[in-house]
Parts: sequence; C-alpha cells; structure tokens
Amino acid sequence: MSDMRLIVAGAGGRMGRALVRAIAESKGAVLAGALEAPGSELLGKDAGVLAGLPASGIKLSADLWAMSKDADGILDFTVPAATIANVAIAAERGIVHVIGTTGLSGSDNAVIKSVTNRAVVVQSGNMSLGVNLLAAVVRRVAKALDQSFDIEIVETHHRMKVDAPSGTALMLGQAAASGRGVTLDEHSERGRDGITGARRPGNIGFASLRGGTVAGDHSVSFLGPFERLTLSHQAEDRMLFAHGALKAALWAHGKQPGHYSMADVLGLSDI
Ligand SMILES: NC(=O)C1=CN([C@@H]2O[C@H](COP(=O)(O)OP(=O)(O)OC[C@H]3O[C@@H](n4cnc5c(N)ncnc54)[C@H](OP(=O)(O)O)[C@@H]3O)[C@@H](O)[C@H]2O)C=CC1
Ligand SMILES: O=C(O)C1=N[C@H](C(=O)O)C[C@H](O)C1
Repeated sequence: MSDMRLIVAGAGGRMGRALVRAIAESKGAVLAGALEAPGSELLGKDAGVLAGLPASGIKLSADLWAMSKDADGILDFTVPAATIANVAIAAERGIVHVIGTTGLSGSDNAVIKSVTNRAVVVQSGNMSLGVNLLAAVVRRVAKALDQSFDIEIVETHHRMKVDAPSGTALMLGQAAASGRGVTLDEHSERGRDGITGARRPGNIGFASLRGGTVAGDHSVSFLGPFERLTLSHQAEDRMLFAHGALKAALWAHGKQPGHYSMADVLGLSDI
C-alpha cells in the first residue's frame, strides 16, 4: 500500500509541530497538508521548518477543502470550533479524521457522531497506551469497590492549556462512572470553592493544576475507610500523543465508517 497522505490541522501549534515531526520520522505516512486558522501569521510558512526540520515543501494554509483533495486523513489537535468545521469536510472527502481536540461540548460530540455512519473517526482525549490502559484498570477497580471509596481525579498540565478538566481526566471519570454503573453527568463534582458542604457519596471529584511545561499528569484516587489506592500516569513528552495519533490514522485507513476510540486502535476494548 502506498504511504498514507496526512494533513495536520493546527500545524503551527504544540501538537501540530509534534505531529509533523512524527510523520517525518514514520514509515507509512507522508505530510500532505498543513492547516492553520484563517488570519494566522503562520499561513504560508513551511510546516517542516516550523517543526524544526528541513523544508517539507508543505506550506500552512487555511483551505482544508483544497488541501484534502488527494489526502487520506487528517490529524486534528486544534480547538473545538475548528474541529467541528473540519468534521464536515473530512466526511465529505471520505478521509480518516483523528480527533484529539479536547474541551468539546456535548453538542460538539453529537455533531462528530452524526457523520460516523459515513465517515471514519478516531477520537480520544488521550492517544497514549498508558492512559488507555489506565482507563481500563480504573473501570475494573471502580467496579470492585463500593461507594465507601470516594473517587478523586487530579490532573496537572502546562500553563498554556485552555480547558479544564482535561479531556483525559474526563475520560478517566467516564471509566470510573461506567465501572460503578452510573452516569458521570449526574455524579461529577467540579470546581470546589468556599463552603461546599460535605462530599456527596458516590460523586467523582475533579481537580486541575496548571503550570510550567508539564506534558500531562493524571491520577485517580480511591479513598476508603483507613486506606487509599492511587493509580497514576505521567506523560513525559507530547511526542507520545503524536505517535499515538499517527498509529490511529494508519490503523483506521481502510476501516468501515464508524466512531472508534484509542482503545479500539490499541486492542484494549475488551479489557
Ligand atoms: N488527545 C490527546 O492525546 C491530546 C490532545 N491535546 C489537545 O489538542 C488540542 C491542541 O493542543 P495544543 O497543540 O497544545 O494547542 P495549541 O494552542 O498549541 O495548538 C492549537 C492550534 O490550532 C490552531 N487553530 C485554531 N483555530 C484553527 C482553525 N480554524 N483551523 C486550523 N487550526 C486552528 C491554533 O492556531 P492559533 O494559535 O492561531 O489560534 C494553534 O496553532 C487541545 O485541545 C489539547 O487539549 C493535546 C495533546 C494530546
Ligand atoms: O492540552 C494538552 O497538553 C493535553 N491535552 C489532553 C487532555 O486534555 O487530556 C491530553 C494530554 O493530557 C495533553
């Protein structure tokens, strides 16, 4: 099979530059386009040079429709509004859409799901093996423990991150809720401040720290009577997520339309 031709959306961003490097290092994929926001001062610049590599010949452009003409997939780590605009174009072109963008609303996620009867979408708040394994373990532990164990999720990220809780924290919260057989929306406790009252039994708590250059730390604590268990993951470099996204795209190439997760890509769905 010939190399998968991939577009990087948000090519001037932190993840975008990491993705351009991951593609350059890879076997089986080539950079076919680099998307940036309309009006960005980076439009027209070479994607390889921005990523610290030799010139790639691919210039940043805001025109996804034109650049996707001969592409096979798009790796999208941008902002919710951009991802939602890209969903329709990727579906229309019939190309794989790997979505890593976080901070998406319920209605954004409904738009994404609405195209998956005709489009191949792989979506995950975290593209790493470790976090997806952690989610599977959290589901099992939450199932094994009753409500005398309080569940608290803590995440730490670099100072530039704009959304909270992180997509990963929410994914781990979903895993805990599913293990307990409850819905996260009805059992989530976020943003404690002031006289909050005692903790509601059965709730899943979230706390977010921001600072420095942290690529992404997550922990899930189960706090019970006279003992507590904490499961955690530390991402050491965002190249981890870029390699995961690339793996997802290569896995999805040629798959039937559907909404896939990183657990599907990694073969963890049945754990
Ligand atoms: N699922 C996962 O494993 C991971 C997910 N993420 C998520 O990925 C997203 C991006 O993170 P990060 O790279 O750190 O953020 P950045 O802000 O560094 O990058 C986002 C990029 O998207 C660009 N952008 C904004 N609007 C558009 C548009 N309409 N079309 C194309 N590009 C656009 C931004 O441009 P401008 O600056 O000009 O607005 C920016 O260059 C976040 O939601 C983050 O949480 C991050 C790491 C891993
Ligand atoms: O913004 C980031 O950097 C990250 N975002 C993702 C999230 O919101 O969980 C994944 C990773 O933790 C890095």
